[in-house]
Amino acid sequence: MSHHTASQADLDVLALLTSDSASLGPLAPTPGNNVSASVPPPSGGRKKSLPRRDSPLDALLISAVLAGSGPVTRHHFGHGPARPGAYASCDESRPSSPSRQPLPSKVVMRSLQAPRSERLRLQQEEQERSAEKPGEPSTSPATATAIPIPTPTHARDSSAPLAKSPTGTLSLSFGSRPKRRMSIDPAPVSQVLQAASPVANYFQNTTYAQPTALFPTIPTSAKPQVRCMARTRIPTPHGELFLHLYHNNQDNKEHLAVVIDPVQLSPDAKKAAPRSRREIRSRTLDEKWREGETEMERVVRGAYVGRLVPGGENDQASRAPPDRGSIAEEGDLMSGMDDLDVGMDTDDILPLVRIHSECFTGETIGSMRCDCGEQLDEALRQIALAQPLPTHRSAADGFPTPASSRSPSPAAALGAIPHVPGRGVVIYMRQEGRGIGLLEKIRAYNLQDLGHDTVTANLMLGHGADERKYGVAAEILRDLGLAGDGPEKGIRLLTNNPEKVEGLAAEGVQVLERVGMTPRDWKCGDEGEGGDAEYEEWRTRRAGVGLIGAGAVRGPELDKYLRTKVERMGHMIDIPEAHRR
Ligand SMILES: Nc1nc2c(ncn2[C@@H]2O[C@H](COP(=O)(O)OP(=O)(O)OP(=O)(O)O)[C@@H](O)[C@H]2O)c(=O)[nH]1
Repeated sequence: MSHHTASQADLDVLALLTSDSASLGPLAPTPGNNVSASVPPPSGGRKKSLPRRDSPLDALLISAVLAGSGPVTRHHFGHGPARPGAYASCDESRPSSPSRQPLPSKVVMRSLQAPRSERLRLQQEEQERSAEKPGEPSTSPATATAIPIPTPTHARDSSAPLAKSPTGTLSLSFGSRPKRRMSIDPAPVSQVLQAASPVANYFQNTTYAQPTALFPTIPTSAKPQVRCMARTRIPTPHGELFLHLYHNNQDNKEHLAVVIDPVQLSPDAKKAAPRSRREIRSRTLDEKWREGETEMERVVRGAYVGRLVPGGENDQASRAPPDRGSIAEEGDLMSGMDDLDVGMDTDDILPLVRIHSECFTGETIGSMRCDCGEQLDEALRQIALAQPLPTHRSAADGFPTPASSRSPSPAAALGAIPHVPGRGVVIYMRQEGRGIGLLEKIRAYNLQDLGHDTVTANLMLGHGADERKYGVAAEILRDLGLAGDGPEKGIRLLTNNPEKVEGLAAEGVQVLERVGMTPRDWKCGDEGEGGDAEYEEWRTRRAGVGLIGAGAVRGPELDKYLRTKVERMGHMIDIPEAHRR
């Protein structure tokens, strides 16, 4: 049996571990300093007390040190076995931090793409396949492979069932990775929409350019054709309007028509309007799209009559409008208000039309390089304004005076000129930068910053001063019954641009009157109509604001929209008491 001789330090530690003394003074040596010597017995009868943790030497701490935990301190006790430099990485100021791994001398990049030869082979196969199916829209192999567009799983497989939650709502997930789940009403909306959109069949004799094809080959020589894909009611500061979205066979853009026609929405407006007034409706939207189409399909695309009532049966909505063709049928479009004694027995005003070209800078970010935002706002305002029934129309700008305007109306003859609800349309053409596109317009602005004017800048970039065409706009007007070649006589055109008048006339639209647009700032100037309260109001607005109506957006529909965001999408905003249900 080996015999170990304990040092004084060992004895001190032993005494520490077994002592119940609060203060640790030097221990009395035992005779012979022998480890087998009995440890001093606890002082009999004294109450045991734990050593103070703030004493100069802590028994627990020292025992831990001796147990091999290395550099353990009070604050790091229990962090596991200490490794050299375990905390060094916490100190970024230490360049010699041992945890820092030296960078590999050469960074190796690995491509996740297939080898080029493989990709070329796939492209070749793809081309051969599309050549075999001539009916399908062609996509450039370069674009098809270079810009992969992820497709939602439910779009790839429309029959894929939607996951149903225990609460009965449905959730859509995109891709294989489960993302944030959003619930929708448990109606087969995707099926309805799919059934309602067999877009490839719309344009006979031409290859229809699918909006999803990035750079399609478009037969621009074909006669322009349009189809209204959907329509919906939008409340705005200028009243409620109907937004129509159009597809066409000329370009890859979705052009819009903003229809202001209060008689479609309110019996009062209908009563105030002349009896001869026709609703402004899209023929291609209203016509039957396929055998056996359902009422729900028509409602979803907006081919209903009247006004949808949330949560309720709508008598008017369920009645599909008949095809256009005869005036008698046309009258049926108003049949939702048949029982009203409606309309004055007089001629109507001509619809006011603006052909407006897209301007992201002016309309969306309030650019003060142009007045496009203001013009859009002003156009909607003027169209929605109640109009005095015409007593006469001047032949301004050399346009013929319409027969209906030459003789005073009966009411005007009696001295009282009644006002009728305004009506008309803004055709919103996606012809940014007068047709050169936003990229080129941005470049043109830089040239303008060098001192060139807007026309020269266009020319310097190799464009025309104005590259817009009016064939599609004319077809949209025709579809809405406003080209003047049907029961409607023609339009008043809101523009200062003679090319627009000529462009539309060349497409067969009857422009019976031009209505000028004066920039508000010019009207508000010292020499302008300063006394006019309307212009005074605009003058006090902050310059450059391009928002329609240029004021606070409010109303019950906005409240509902915001509440839904909070209640169903988790938006972090408190609903004020007054705006709760
Ligand atoms: N290339 C170019 N386009 C611009 C510039 N400023 C505005 N635009 C574009 O011009 C178009 C505005 O046209 P419209 O609103 O139809 O008006 P207009 O042709 O001037 O004629 P009006 O009917 O009298 O207003 C929009 O597409 C704008 O994006 C510019 O400096 N350069």
